[in-house]
Amino acid sequence: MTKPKVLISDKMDPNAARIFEERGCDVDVITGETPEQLKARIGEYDGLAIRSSTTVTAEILEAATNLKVIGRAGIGVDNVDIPAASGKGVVVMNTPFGNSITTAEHAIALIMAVARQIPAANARTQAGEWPKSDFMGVEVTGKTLGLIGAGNIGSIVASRALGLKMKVVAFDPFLTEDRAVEMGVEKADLDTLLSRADFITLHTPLTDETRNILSAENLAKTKKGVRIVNCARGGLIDEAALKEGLDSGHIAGAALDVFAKEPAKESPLFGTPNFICTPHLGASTTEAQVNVALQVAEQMADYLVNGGVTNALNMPSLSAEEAPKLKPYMALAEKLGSLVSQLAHGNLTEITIERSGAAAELNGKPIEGAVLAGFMRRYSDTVNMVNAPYLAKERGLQVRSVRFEGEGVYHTLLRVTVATSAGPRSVAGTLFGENAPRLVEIFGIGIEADLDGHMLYVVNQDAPGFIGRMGGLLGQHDINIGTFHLGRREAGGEAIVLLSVDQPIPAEVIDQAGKLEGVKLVKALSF
Ligand SMILES: NC(=O)c1ccc[n+]([C@@H]2O[C@H](COP(=O)([O-])OP(=O)(O)OC[C@H]3O[C@@H](n4cnc5c(N)ncnc54)[C@H](O)[C@@H]3O)[C@@H](O)[C@H]2O)c1
Ligand SMILES: O=C(O)CC[C@@H](O)C(=O)O
Repeated sequence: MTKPKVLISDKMDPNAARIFEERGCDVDVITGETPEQLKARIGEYDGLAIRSSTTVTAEILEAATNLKVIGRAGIGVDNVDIPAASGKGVVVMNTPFGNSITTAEHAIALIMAVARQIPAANARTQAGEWPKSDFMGVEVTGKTLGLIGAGNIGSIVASRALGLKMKVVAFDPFLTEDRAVEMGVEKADLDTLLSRADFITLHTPLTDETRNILSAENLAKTKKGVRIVNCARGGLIDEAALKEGLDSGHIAGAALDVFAKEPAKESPLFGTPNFICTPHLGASTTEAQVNVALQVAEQMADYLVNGGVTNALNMPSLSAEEAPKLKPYMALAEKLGSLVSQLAHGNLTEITIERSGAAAELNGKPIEGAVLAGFMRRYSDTVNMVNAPYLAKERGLQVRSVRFEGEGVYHTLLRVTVATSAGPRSVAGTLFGENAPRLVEIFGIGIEADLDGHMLYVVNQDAPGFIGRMGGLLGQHDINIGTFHLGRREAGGEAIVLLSVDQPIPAEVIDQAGKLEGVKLVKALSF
């Protein structure tokens, strides 16, 4: 049997290559190539092991004719086009915990560095200036740390900050009161955090909701003299607004490990007094790099040699017998979880997964994992069907699984309900034929649709002329409608529309759609 061939395309601890070889793979380590070089080479390989320097685009995946698995030695997978990888049947794995402590420690180091201006003081002292009177710092003891994102890294930062005698106020939509008490932090909404924090540290993935979470508007809500640290992802802070805040003196200091555009070889922030930066070093310790290298090589080799799946972001872990039966249910479950999470608002702390008819006979665990993965994917890069139930439990999300043996209108049905402050919200779906996932209900209104790609959800008053107005608006913007589905409670009452389009809908078109006559709500969805 020919050995699987793996390419390590980013600098990685040598333990990775050793493990690949020991587990029966051939391995090449070729780093620093251009995308064109990688594209020319990738066709030879079954596995690609990366850190953050390699970007795996749809174009590279197109050329990856033998590729079976991409392994990210680290957490963030924003440098991998996961939908394109899934489309090509390539499993994408990461190592969700191997560098969490290291990154949390870097955030703490930057908090201390920015409190005492250590880099500037060091540079000027070594230049022979002895500038003692220019560097008056602040203590962190007794100060309030605003934690945006209280997942793996955020919770470690919180524990270290508490050890430094800081008070910690946390904002995270998945943080429950119980988990906050367990962590020793105070749960807050974003505005409260912004108005109270002396230091703010970010620990969320970069998503549509977190992009520019520290926008000019939100930075203006911070306390004068705030100090800001970002060791998560560039793009969470508006860098131009940060620069203005530092220049005006409203922001007393900032430290970035990550930039919107990397490598950041130039930035208006460079040279700004009280600005510190590091070149995406959050995960760069010997310990973390050994952890993630060993883990990624073990996981990838296990998949390539034995077919075992661990920490995959786009594939469930399943036994060989169950897999074919469960596959269409998993797809339906993930889409329903994603839909309800995109549509329901507020602090979502309880989710119920019902299986009726044929679905009640199946193993509920993978279906539950798939619903939870779809539900939480919007909030975390690291969630997958394997770790979603664990993460849900850790974060205090109440998960109920219910089975009804009898058949209703449909021979098989999954229903996902979340508790919100406005009451329960549920969506349901079935399989058409043996394996075509199909939505059949949103919030009590019957509607049949495929949940796929880019979609628009509209709530409107059922009245003549609406379809023409909506079609006209999208047509004016050259947006092609693929499918159009309607549902309503009763004639002339509240109606919903789900339509699929061929490309993402720009924000201004969503705004204009929201102003059309009869429209109550418009939301862009993606699957
Ligand atoms: N600088 C580095 O080298 C480095 C190293 C490791 C990880 N990271 C990055 O750090 C980030 C956090 O990693 P993690 O392992 O803690 O991830 P995680 O998934 O465990 O935690 C992320 C948390 O962010 C929360 N969140 C999501 N959307 C939010 C929102 N709109 N507002 C507030 N909170 C929100 C989630 O609920 C979750 O609790 C990731 O972006 C990761 O890529 C950077
Ligand atoms: O590999 C690195 O150095 C950075 C990793 C980090 O950004 C991550 O998301 O794990």
